[in-house]
Amino acid sequence: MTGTVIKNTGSSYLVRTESGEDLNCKIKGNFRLKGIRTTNPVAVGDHVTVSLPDGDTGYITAIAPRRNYIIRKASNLSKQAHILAANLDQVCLVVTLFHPTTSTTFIDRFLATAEAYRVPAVIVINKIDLLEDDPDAMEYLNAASYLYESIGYPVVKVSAKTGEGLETLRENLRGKTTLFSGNSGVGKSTLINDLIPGLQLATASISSTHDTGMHTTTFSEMFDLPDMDEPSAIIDTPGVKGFGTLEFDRHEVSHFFPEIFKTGAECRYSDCTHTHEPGCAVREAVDDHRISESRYASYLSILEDSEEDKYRKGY
Ligand SMILES: Nc1nc2c(ncn2[C@@H]2O[C@H](COP(=O)(O)OP(=O)(O)OP(=O)(O)O)[C@@H](O)[C@H]2O)c(=O)[nH]1
Ligand SMILES: [Zn+2]
Repeated sequence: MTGTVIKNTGSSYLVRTESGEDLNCKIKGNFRLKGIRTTNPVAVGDHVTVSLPDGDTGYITAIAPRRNYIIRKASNLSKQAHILAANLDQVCLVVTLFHPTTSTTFIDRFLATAEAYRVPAVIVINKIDLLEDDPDAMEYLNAASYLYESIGYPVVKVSAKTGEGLETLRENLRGKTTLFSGNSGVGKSTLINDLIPGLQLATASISSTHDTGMHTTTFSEMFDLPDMDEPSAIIDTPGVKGFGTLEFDRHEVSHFFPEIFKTGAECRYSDCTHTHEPGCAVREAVDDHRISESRYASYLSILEDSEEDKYRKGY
């Protein structure tokens, strides 16, 4: 039989079969990705074939080719990677403008990484209830949404606390499998609990009143969204802030900033890095406010990292 991996606990996998049954499974065979050493050969979102020889534990015997997958380095020092999820329709970055402030550099790095993986990204701005009485904050909120929407990223403004915007968010999730990501404290767990009543993921407000040493798992898990007219699911990645840093090739960085890439076609030199070259259409667009200064700053910071990588590697 076939099914979808909905949870990965390290030693075993939970597979939801086509008949809707959840089966605990182990792996049979070698499914390592070629060229990358991964800690988990099978990932949440994988479509798998399962055999059930003794009626209790299932064995994953085959994985269908992945449409896409997102990996994260297991640690900075190790060469091992962890597959966070496979077969995604989109990724959703939950951010807050205040309490805490998600930096534009973080947002732009996340978006660039999503571009590199060719997975569409949606930005969810949470905690808008905190901004309502503050005109300056509202202005900043509107400017931020306008900026990212004009580049082509959908922006959904929500309050997990009051429920404002949740219907619009559900619309954006309909019929899709969406990976949720976000810095600690932005309200990702609260939001997921709102979307899936009864789930009760641990949130900061719960864990602080209970056992503070509570262990939060770092494994991804897929949940079906209830009351949707098409199958829709989200993948929670606890403890995962971004996707980790991809090692961008410096010539490729601009490919992952859609507006910079587009404008870069008009630069005098085809290999323009948009840093110092004469006749650079990108720098001109930044000066004219057609490209945002914060986006350009994020581009430069990723470019700088890729130069450092180059230096470290010694070529
Ligand atoms: N005012 C307000 N507070 C919120 C909102 N959403 C979440 N919070 C609060 O923000 C805090 C963090 O929420 P969590 O859901 O635990 O945040 P998280 O992103 O899951 O953080 P981690 O569990 O650390 O990954 C909690 O105290 C929530 O009650 C919101 O829309 N408005
Ligand atoms: Zn240029």
